[in-house]
Amino acid sequence: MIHLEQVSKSFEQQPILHNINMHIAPGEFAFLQGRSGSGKSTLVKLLYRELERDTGSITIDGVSIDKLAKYELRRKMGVIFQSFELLERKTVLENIVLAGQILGRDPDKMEAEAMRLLKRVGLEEKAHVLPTKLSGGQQQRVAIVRALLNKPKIILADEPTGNLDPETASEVLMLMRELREEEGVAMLVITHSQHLIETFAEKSWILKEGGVYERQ
Ligand SMILES: Nc1ncnc2c1ncn2[C@@H]1O[C@H](COP(=O)(O)OP(=O)(O)OP(=O)(O)O)[C@@H](O)[C@H]1O
Repeated sequence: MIHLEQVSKSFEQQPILHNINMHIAPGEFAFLQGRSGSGKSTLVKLLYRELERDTGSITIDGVSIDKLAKYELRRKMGVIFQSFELLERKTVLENIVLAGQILGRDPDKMEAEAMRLLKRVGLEEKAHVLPTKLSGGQQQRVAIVRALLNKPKIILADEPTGNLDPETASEVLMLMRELREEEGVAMLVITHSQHLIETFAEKSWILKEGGVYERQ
């Protein structure tokens, strides 16, 4: 489904990623590990074109991501961040629905879909609450729902459990694993946690000195 071939990226002549090859299959639960500064976030940003690569190709279902308008790409890829990135002055439901509004979807349908997903993650009763009133684990569940709203092919999760205690981190990943099956979505999770990789990964890579190595 997602193919990276010979992808490279430098910042100010400093190579960060060098000839990266990766493949993520539909519905796969894949992990990426690497030391701080190894280029994990950079790689994720290349996938959703927050940054442009220098060389190489990235395709989704055989189509180069360069051929897709940004809104089309955002429909295919949901993103989750360590810091949740929820708007503080919008309610939980508004935060979620906004993700679809930006892509021009029907507000009523989106609201129904958002409520279905909120119910699924156990937060139906928090729909009209501000995110600042929620715990970190709850906020991340809201961010997961927001990422799922547009029925993406893949969710890119950049340290989704970085701000959570180990138990909550495991719960969030368990939920993500269940949702990828129910919703038919692949996930690429960045984490520093060896424990989480050993527990959850179906496929994992380590990023080191600009290269990516698949763990067997
Ligand atoms: N926009 C940018 N301009 C210049 N250098 C950058 C830029 N973004 C990242 N870098 C550099 O690229 C390297 C990789 O950064 P990146 O954020 O991808 O690492 P990371 O593996 O995600 O790190 P962490 O685990 O700390 O989040 C770092 O040395 C960083 O300083």
